[in-house]
Amino acid sequence: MKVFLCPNREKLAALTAALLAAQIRTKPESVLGLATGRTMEAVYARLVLAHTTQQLDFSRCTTFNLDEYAGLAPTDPRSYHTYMHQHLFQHVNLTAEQTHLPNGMAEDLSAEGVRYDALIQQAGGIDLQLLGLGENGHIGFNEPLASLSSRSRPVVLAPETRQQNAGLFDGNPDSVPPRALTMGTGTILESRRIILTVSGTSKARILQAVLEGPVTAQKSASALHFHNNCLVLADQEAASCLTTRNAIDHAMQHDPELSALQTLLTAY
Ligand SMILES: O=P(O)(O)OC[C@H]1O[C@](O)(CO)[C@@H](O)[C@@H]1O
Repeated sequence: MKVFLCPNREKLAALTAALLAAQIRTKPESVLGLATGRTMEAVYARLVLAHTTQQLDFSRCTTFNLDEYAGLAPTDPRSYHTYMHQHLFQHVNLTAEQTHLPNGMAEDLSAEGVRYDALIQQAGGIDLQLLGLGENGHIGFNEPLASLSSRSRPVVLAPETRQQNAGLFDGNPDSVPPRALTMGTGTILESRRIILTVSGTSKARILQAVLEGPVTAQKSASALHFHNNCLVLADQEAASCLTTRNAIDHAMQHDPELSALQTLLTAY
């Protein structure tokens, strides 16, 4: 795992988007794993800008999102289908056939999880998976105590996740669906490359626990330590509880991959 710190949330979004754009330019037929949440809104805004002003071409990409609420139709304004449509899909040259989210309305949610994993495999696996971090340390909706080798499947959302994501549901956690479909932690770890983007003071303590604490099923993000090509991008607020700042700063100066990010960042 490598960690790169950005001066603020704008640069964090710009760098995350620049790395996604570079992936698409290097491999136009990339299979992208996409995430939702507030952190990603600025990332998608940058990608849309790159599409409209720099001809970033999505026409050969395939996308797979991490998760969807159970019982919400794709047209429901609170669904992640709608989120992705509003923030990215409708603004770039991606057709409906190229984009995938789990079907929260599937009659058999377990079978839908199996189908989703099979679709990812058929597409050749995920080249680059983008991740956000839940305040309880989850990635996707892999809540505390879920197996770190789990496959895509239906899950029960933790109370703190329903609280964190209540914004889309009139601020009422009880209105957030109690269940969801998520890509499994094991499925996520099969991605060839992973970027975890973390922003804000509300994530500072959990980021410290994930990066500096043990690998534990209590925090599925900690399983990222087992991935050999995972980059963590954080802004200063999210990094504010890290006790390993010296080591991170040193690596940012001397690791060629991280120094290249520094150079890329100066363009924004
Ligand atoms: O960026 P935010 O709003 O903090 O949300 C991050 C959340 O989004 C998700 O990606 C939604 O699946 C979760 O992993 C995480 O809870």
